[in-house]
Order: sequence, then C-alpha cells, then structure tokens
Amino acid sequence: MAEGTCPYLLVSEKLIFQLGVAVVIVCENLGRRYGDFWALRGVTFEVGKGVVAGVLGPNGAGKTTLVRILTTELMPSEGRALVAGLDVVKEAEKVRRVIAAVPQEARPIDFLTPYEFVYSYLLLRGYPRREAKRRAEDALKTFGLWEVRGREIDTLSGGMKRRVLVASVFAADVDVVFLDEPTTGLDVYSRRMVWNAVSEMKRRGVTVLLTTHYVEEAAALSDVVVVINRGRVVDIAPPGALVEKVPGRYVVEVYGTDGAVAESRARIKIGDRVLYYVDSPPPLAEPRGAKIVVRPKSLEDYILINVGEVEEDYEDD
Ligand SMILES: Nc1ncnc2c1ncn2[C@@H]1O[C@H](COP(=O)(O)OP(=O)(O)OP(=O)(O)O)[C@@H](O)[C@H]1O
Repeated sequence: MAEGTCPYLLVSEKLIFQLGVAVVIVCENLGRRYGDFWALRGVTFEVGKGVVAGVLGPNGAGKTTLVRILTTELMPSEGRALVAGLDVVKEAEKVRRVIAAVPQEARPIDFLTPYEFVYSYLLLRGYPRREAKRRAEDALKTFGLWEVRGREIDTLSGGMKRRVLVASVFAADVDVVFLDEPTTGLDVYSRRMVWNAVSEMKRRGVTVLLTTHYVEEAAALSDVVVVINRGRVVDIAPPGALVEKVPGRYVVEVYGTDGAVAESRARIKIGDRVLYYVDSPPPLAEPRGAKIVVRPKSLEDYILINVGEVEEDYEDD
C-alpha cells in the first residue's frame, strides 16, 4: 500500500472504496441460482489493488460460487462482476490472462514432477523458457519443494500437492489471485508457507481474494473480510472492526454445567458449551464437573454470533 493512502474507507456495509488505489474486483448485485435456490444473491462489494480480501462463511455459504464466477468458471444468474476492469462474462478470455487461481478441489497433474508442473504452467501462461525455468526454480525453493522437484507428484503428500499449485500461482506473477481454501489439510508449517506467499504477493501489489474456514487465517492475512452466509454478504470490514462488533471484551467459555455462570452482554450455546460475552472477566469458581476458560474476544466470536444462533440480548453496536 502506498504511503499516505488509506487502505479502505467503509462507506456502507457493502461497498469499500479505495483511496488513491485502483479498484480491482467489483461485484454488483451478483447472484447465482440453481433452479429455485439462490446460492449467491445481491452480492455487492469492491476490492482495491494490493488488498487481501478474506471470504469467510459456513459450509454452503456461497464462497466457492463467488470465486467460480470471478474466475470465469461459472456464469452469474444476475448482476455483474469486473476483475481488473474486465467483465467476467463479456471479457472472460482477457480476465483469464490477468488472474491465477487455485480452485477448491484442484490437484496438480500427478504424473508430472513439481518442476515439470510449475514450468509447464508458466510456459502455458506465455513465459519464455528461460524465464519460466528461473521462476519455477525460485517458486519451488520458496515453497520447500526443491528437494522433491524431480519426484512424481503422485508420490507426494496431499499438503505438498497443494503447495505445488500455490507455487505455480505464485510464480505466475499475475495481477489478481484467487485461492479457494488454499490451506485446507496443510500442516502448520505448510500453512505458514502459504501465508508468507500471500504476504509476498500483497507486497508486490497483487490483489488476493481467498476463502478459508480458518478464522485465524482470515484474521492474520486479510485487510478486509467478506462474511457470507446463505449466499448473502453479512458484513465487510477489516478483521479488527468485525471483532469490535462483538459485545463485551472477554469471552467466558463454560463447558459442562447448566444455568448461568456469568453476567453477560450476550450468550451463545453450542452443544454443552456456553459462551458468555462479558466486559470484564468475573471471578469464577469452576463448578463441579465444569470447565471454564476466559479469553479475549476474537474474529471467531464475530462469526459465531453472526452466522450462528444467539440466545439472548445481543445488540449490534
Ligand atoms: N451445481 C450445483 N447445483 C445445485 N446446487 C449447487 C451447485 N453448486 C453449488 N450448489 C449449492 O450452492 C450453495 C453454495 O455452495 P458453495 O460451494 O458456493 O458453498 P461454500 O461456501 O463454498 O461451501 P464450503 O465451505 O462447504 O466449500 C450450496 O448450498 C451448494 O449446495
């Protein structure tokens, strides 16, 4: 982000304008219908250059549908979307040239080696041989795949296969990158490698839209989080601003007891666990057979409250 520019200015729940930076992803009333069922509806937001947008939402929320439309894989039923100023329907070919994506279920071609896969991906994207070779080698080193560069992908672990895909996208050096659950199934080390790659892409000015189920991942990487539920955008804001919307300051998590344990501003029940949102941690004696944990509120609480059920007097502030 250029010095002196504001990364975003929230002007409404759904629109983010970049100050001093070009808008790269635009969704206007975007919708996708399967028969009578709307998988995505009324989705409107903008993401600026060099911004990492994290898309969070429960299973079936519409995250992959959104990514598939933006990567020209799926036609919207209504509304429109622009990527790098190009209409994803009318100018799909051009869009494909400026984006790179790791789809949710993607697997690299398994009879190739990691080197062959990344190298041929770069040739297909139009890089000359020497440049493709250099980029492929750099990316394989960056993603800890150098030692296995000559092994058949088929013989690699699931996490390594996923890293081969992210390495290819990283090496391609495009303007806009879409990552649909890039770290699902990865160990903590591999996950951090992907995180580093996202940070590096952001540093280069790449716009990244990533979906994830790991709330801490969205919090760590995203400049802005798009929360989707049942095909609708619930909220768009920086992670810290979403956390601020959670009532209270602390969460008292109580497992295995009936009845109120803490005076709270809001309460969520998830099975045998009750979460109390409180302003200050109360002096608590653990009731017999119960387990109590007190922790600061987090982005996960925002998701639990806004995407789950709230029993009591939760008020949006
Ligand atoms: N081809 C299809 N036909 C009918 N319904 C579909 C089709 N593809 C997706 N859906 C439905 O659209 C909704 C959104 O699906 P989508 O894959 O976008 O969710 P998601 O947020 O990515 O979920 P997950 O986190 O589980 O990957 C779901 O209810 C899904 O069942």
